[in-house]
Amino acid sequence: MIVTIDGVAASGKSSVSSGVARALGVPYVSSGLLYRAATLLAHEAGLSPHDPALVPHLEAQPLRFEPLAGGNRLWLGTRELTADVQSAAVDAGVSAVAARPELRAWVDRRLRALTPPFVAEGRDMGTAVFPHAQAKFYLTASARVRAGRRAAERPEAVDEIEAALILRDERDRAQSVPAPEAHVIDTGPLSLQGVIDTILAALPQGAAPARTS
Ligand SMILES: Nc1ncnc2c1ncn2[C@@H]1O[C@H](COP(=O)(O)OP(=O)(O)OP(=O)(O)O)[C@@H](O)[C@H]1O
Ligand SMILES: Nc1ccn([C@H]2C[C@H](O)[C@@H](COP(=O)(O)O)O2)c(=O)n1
Repeated sequence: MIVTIDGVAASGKSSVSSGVARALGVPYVSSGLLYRAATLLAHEAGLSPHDPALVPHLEAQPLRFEPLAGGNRLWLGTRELTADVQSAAVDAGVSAVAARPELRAWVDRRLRALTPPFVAEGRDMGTAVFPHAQAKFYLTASARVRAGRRAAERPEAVDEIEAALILRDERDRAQSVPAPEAHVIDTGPLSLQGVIDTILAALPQGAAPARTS
């Protein structure tokens, strides 16, 4: 079974996917983390997103991706990259990397090599990468709501975060389209657990965990 959870930046994809994956007892897979890793490694190697040497460079790196239900982790050999790829600098550069078809193909190859069951989150999991997924969801919320949530975990001011989110939404628009059959959820009025419960309740029979009450 594959469940896809796509959505706009900071709409809650990772937190919600982790909660759904834990309830189902399966891993979740953050595709954004791979685009972030590519961005950080390109920057550290002094390669632009357009450089034809970038994909061969990435292929040569000892990059290891741990898609755990509790949270995805990323390693370069023994160096953990998980926190490094969540910086404002990576946020600012990642859309240019994600716009490159050869980089998208590099990420998609790594994702399709994973063995189901899992919950996959990102922008195009339900459309391009796993079009045959059994259940598809798409998360939204206003930029202000998303910025407010992010401000609780980052040092930047809420206005600055909101402006950066609006810019990233615009740059990611091409690949951030809900699948026609996706359940679209406005997370604005919902708690994190409320979103998780909405998704669990909408899963096809057999995929959802047994209800106790
Ligand atoms: N429904 C919700 N109610 C309140 N807070 C939420 C909700 N959903 C997510 N959050 C909080 O919003 C923040 C952003 O969530 P998260 O990192 O899961 O989003 P994301 O879509 O994966 O982000 P990104 O696109 O940057 O990877 C986190 O602090 C998370 O706890
Ligand atoms: N399937 C995906 C996942 C991510 N991206 C791009 C767009 C985002 O700006 C960036 C980081 O993702 P996030 O951590 O915010 O989920 O990666 C994409 O194009 N396709």
